[in-house]
Amino acid sequence: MQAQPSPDAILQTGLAFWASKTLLSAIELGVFTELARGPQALESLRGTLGLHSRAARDFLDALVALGFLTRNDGRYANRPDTDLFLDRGKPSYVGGILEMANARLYPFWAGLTEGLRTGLPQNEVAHGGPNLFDTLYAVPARLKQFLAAMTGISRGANLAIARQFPWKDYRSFVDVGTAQGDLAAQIALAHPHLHGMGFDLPPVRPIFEEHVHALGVADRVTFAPGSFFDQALPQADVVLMGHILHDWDLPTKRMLIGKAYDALPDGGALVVYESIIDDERKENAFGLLMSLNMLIETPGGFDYTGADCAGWMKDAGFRQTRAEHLVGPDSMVVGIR
Ligand SMILES: C[S@@+](CC[C@H](N)C(=O)[O-])C[C@H]1O[C@@H](n2cnc3c(N)ncnc32)[C@H](O)[C@@H]1O
Repeated sequence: MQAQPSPDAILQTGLAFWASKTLLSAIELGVFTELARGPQALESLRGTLGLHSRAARDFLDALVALGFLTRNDGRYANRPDTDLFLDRGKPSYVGGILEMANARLYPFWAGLTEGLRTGLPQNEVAHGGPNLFDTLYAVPARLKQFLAAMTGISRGANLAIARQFPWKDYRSFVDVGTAQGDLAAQIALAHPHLHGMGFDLPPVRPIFEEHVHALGVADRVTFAPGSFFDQALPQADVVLMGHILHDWDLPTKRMLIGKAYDALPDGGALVVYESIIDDERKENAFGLLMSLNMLIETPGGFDYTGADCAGWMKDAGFRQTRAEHLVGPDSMVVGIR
């Protein structure tokens, strides 16, 4: 028998921004960082966070009901996952992407309907300003926030690539558009025989170097400054591109895959990863929504399927390709030259 139609899913998704913004504001206010110091009663927590008395109890109890805090004997505490991943004082903090979502994406997504009608970005560059990266990089705090956000969104996939890819067959790698260098650092941590480079725009250098130093791999992971529009990519056995191709239009995607091909020896590998859409374009909702996020953020960027990417790689001369799931919505497409 067919299930009766129900409005539940419609209403849940339609109002999902209530829960989303509640979590984002909690991160902005430092709720989880404060509670990482120990459980607190309502009045004390309200005072530390600077909340109005009208809203504090509902806000904190909503976080309990949403599963991000506990409350026992009137004292609020982090859950194990929020304590590990949302305390700014811990190296495992992944809130960077959510800080950026709160500060930028949340307001910009209000322009989605306009973007769908016009095909134009809805962020800082909405009306013909410089590209996303020039805009982000003009303000040092914004640059750092963005690069930390990348580590937040990429850490799970970075660990999976370090684990899953046959690194024993290779000696060197370059991570193109490396941001803080987390992928390069995780690969180097897991495979002491490898040397790697992080290639990115020059302003990224100090933030990259701080990160790889903190992770203890600065002796084997170095920074290569440059722009992939102006120069060839550094030569290496493996070229990695995480969340790079989706930023750009198709001719630029093909240009980047071509430059990766030129940087590799015969038998070398290009590893492209992001929230690759399933070939049927029916299942990976996150990948499809990410593509809409590229509409909001860029003039020509879009996400794509594994089959799309394999086709571009073949056109560039790669002789073999394969797609492999990593974690959650993320997959990698590997091309062998
Ligand atoms: C969306 S982030 C991806 C970061 C990281 N690979 C990850 O997956 O977490 C895109 C990266 O590309 C870099 N980038 C943008 N334009 C570039 C250019 N012309 N040359 C080199 N890197 C560039 C940015 O600085 C940024 O670090």
